[in-house]
Amino acid sequence: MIEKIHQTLRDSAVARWSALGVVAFTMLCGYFLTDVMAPLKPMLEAQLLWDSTDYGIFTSAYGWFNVFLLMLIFGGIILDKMGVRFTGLGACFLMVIGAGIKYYAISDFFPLGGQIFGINSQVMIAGLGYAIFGVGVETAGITVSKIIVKWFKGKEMALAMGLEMATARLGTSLALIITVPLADTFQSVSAPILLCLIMLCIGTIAFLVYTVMDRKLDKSIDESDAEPEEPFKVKDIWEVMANKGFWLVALLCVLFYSAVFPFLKYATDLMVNKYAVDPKLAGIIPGLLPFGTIILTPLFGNLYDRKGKGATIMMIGAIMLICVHGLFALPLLNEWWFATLVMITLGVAFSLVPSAMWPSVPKIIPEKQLGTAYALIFWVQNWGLMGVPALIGWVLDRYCKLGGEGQPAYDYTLPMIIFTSFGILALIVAIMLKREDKKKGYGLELPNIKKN
Ligand SMILES: C[C@H](NC(=O)[C@@H](N)CCCCN)C(=O)O
Repeated sequence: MIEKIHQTLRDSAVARWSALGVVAFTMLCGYFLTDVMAPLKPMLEAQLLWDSTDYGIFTSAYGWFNVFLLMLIFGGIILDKMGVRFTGLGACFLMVIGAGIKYYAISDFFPLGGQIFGINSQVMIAGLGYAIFGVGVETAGITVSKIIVKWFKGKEMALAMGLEMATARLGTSLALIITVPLADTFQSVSAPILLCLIMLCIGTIAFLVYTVMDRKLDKSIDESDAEPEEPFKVKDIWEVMANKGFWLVALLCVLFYSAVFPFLKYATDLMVNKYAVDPKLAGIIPGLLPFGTIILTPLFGNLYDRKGKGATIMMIGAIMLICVHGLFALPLLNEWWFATLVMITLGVAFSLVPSAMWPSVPKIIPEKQLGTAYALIFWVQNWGLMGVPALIGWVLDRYCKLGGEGQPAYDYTLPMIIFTSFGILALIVAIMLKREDKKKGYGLELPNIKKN
């Protein structure tokens, strides 16, 4: 008897990689705007008279609505209930609206001199735009994760997630590299934000193209023998939250990312204060980090797809994180080349953990609850992304000021011990996750590609 094999669009390699390319481009545009203001800090201070507190308020705005108004969690529920097309497009519109408000606030059209709640009104309006954008880009992130699972489950899922993260980090690198030259060329601090706004509009058009592909995929699934997916119910949220494996991933995520993204916000200052690097060149060393991850994340994703060992990869990443921050904390080899080597090692750790962590979630959580699960993980992570930079800033001011004439301004030992502690806790959670995997049989140590 000849068995009839019903294929869906996801079985076409061209179709699934094209779909990935389109949504990854949308994320690149999102990450570009996320980090575009970081290199502009000195210009904001010189031209718009912001101070560091203004910059801090603006930067923390990214998490305001996600964390306090639970917008990320609502985004996840909407994703599971309404699907990727509706949620993804909604997220793109939020990114465009947020970027538009932010551009208006920074542009010459904005009337200077006002105050809202005692804070510079320009900072508050730019922050409002960034907060709306933050909801959009984080919701887009969970939507794209679900899209990748939809197209790549049982295939090259970790490689696809790795390539998507690599493309998105290209947006971060772009922000770090071209922002200042662009602002200089146009003699305007708002010029790079206008470019981001234009790119986000193109990213939204790209996502519109994706919705056509997604419709075709759904049609091909309907025509195949594939079992229909059960609809999402609100009680699914409690099911996700009752899963110990889910909490271990969420904890690992917040601990690991708290030791990387917030560290990057202080890494340039660390280079100046501990390694005596020229302030004009100090950004180059941390700038190496996203570049390294662009190559390594897909490479490790491919390894996980073919050989498995997801839980082990996360443990190795956590061990490397401890070594890196430990080396930055120790009074040892205060030379730029040593700092560069250690930063490159951090790049390897920052490729290992995400390449295994995100593709492990669908092994723990059923597909119909994935949007909610990713949203809850991002929500837990956003607390760290918001709180840790503030904690480190406070520790620096309170305990680490050196302040003598001609001396470095801060001793970074204590902040680096804090970052090392996050690494130690991340390792403990990674070990617990490996144990839980053995007990529950999630398959974290197994390859993602199923052999036919
Ligand atoms: C996939 C993952 N994304 C996130 O963790 C986002 N919640 C935060 C993105 C922050 C962008 N500067 C990742 O990028 O590894």
